[in-house]
Amino acid sequence: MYSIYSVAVKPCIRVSNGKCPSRKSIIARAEVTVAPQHRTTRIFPLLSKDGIPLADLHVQEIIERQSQNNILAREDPCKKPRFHPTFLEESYEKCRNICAEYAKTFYLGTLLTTEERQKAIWAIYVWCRRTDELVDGTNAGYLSSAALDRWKERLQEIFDGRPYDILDAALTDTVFKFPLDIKVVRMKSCYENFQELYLYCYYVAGTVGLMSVPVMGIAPESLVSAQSIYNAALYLGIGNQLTNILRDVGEDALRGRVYLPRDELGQFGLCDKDVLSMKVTDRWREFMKEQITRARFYFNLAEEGASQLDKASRWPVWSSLLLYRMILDAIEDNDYDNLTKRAYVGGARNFSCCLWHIPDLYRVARFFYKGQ
Ligand SMILES: CC(C)=CCC/C(C)=C/CC/C(C)=C/CC/C(C)=C/COP(=O)(O)OP(=O)(O)O
Repeated sequence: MYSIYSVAVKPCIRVSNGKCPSRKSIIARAEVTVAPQHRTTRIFPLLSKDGIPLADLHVQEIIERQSQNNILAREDPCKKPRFHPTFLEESYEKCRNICAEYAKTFYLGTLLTTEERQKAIWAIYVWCRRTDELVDGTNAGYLSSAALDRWKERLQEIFDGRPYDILDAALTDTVFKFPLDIKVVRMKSCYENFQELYLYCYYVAGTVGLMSVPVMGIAPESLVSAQSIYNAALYLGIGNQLTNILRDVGEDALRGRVYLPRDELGQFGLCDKDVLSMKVTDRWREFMKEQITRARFYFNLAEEGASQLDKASRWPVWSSLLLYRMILDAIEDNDYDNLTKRAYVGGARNFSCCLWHIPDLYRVARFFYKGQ
């Protein structure tokens, strides 16, 4: 019923000579086209590289289509918004606190990147979270179209260098530093199938991934296409959101919310009511196993792109991947009892989960010691 947001990102596209075109020439809007329904009896019709719905997002097409967009105004130093440094510092500090409070795992990853990047990512996250809260939070049912219009106006004001409040100030500063463009869209939020759920994940988390790429930066020596790197960032967002959904099933059920694909629940003889009743059954376990497999699938895809990021941005991303994978392990470890308690319990369990991720740990450690 509600809406989330979508982003337009102006990526550094790698062209055939391996060089990035100038910032001026490229802007991409990450819009979504929903693919026609696949008729199939398989549990995960989309669980293959060729079948993933992202193929329908045509990221490259989007990048190219929007490449003509003109954001020169933002590159004009005269138009750069001026803030009192203390005010801006306070604004970013507030964004940091919100990110640390509401996106704990994500926040840990941001701590490992450079100061300028982490601030930008916090500002982006906060705006996304506020939009999400507005359109999908507890009071979303009362959201009038006038209020949504006002929110859109405020977004425009951010891009015009006139932030409405202190939190908007950080994003205003960020969009003048990094090639980002963002828009608010409305979409429904009941998930009959994975495609609908994917779309939701795309809006709430995939977009954060897409927006993060220009901030994280692509390695100058990278030879792979910009599209594949953007895709990887998108997959990290999708995997993260799927993981959060699986981790928080019980919490969401207490709020009367089910973020699981109904048709897949049905294939295991389950329905929303079973989820809301919060009973861990064999059917539930089998259902969860499949869902976890799918989240891991997205993380594996994301990992391929992480190595193509700017050196300084790789290990925060690898570390985040490690943390997200540990959450999935913890759900398994808890015998899929995420219906009655939070599976991710921290402490010793997490440490033991770490041991299953030696390759990730090795990469992070190697980067830490050798810078590569
Ligand atoms: C892989 C490549 C090429 C780039 C990575 C680019 C980045 C930084 C992508 C981040 C994508 C991502 C993980 C988005 C999710 C943001 C989000 C909605 C986080 C929610 O926060 P959590 O920290 O998971 O929440 P909890 O506090 O509930 O754990």
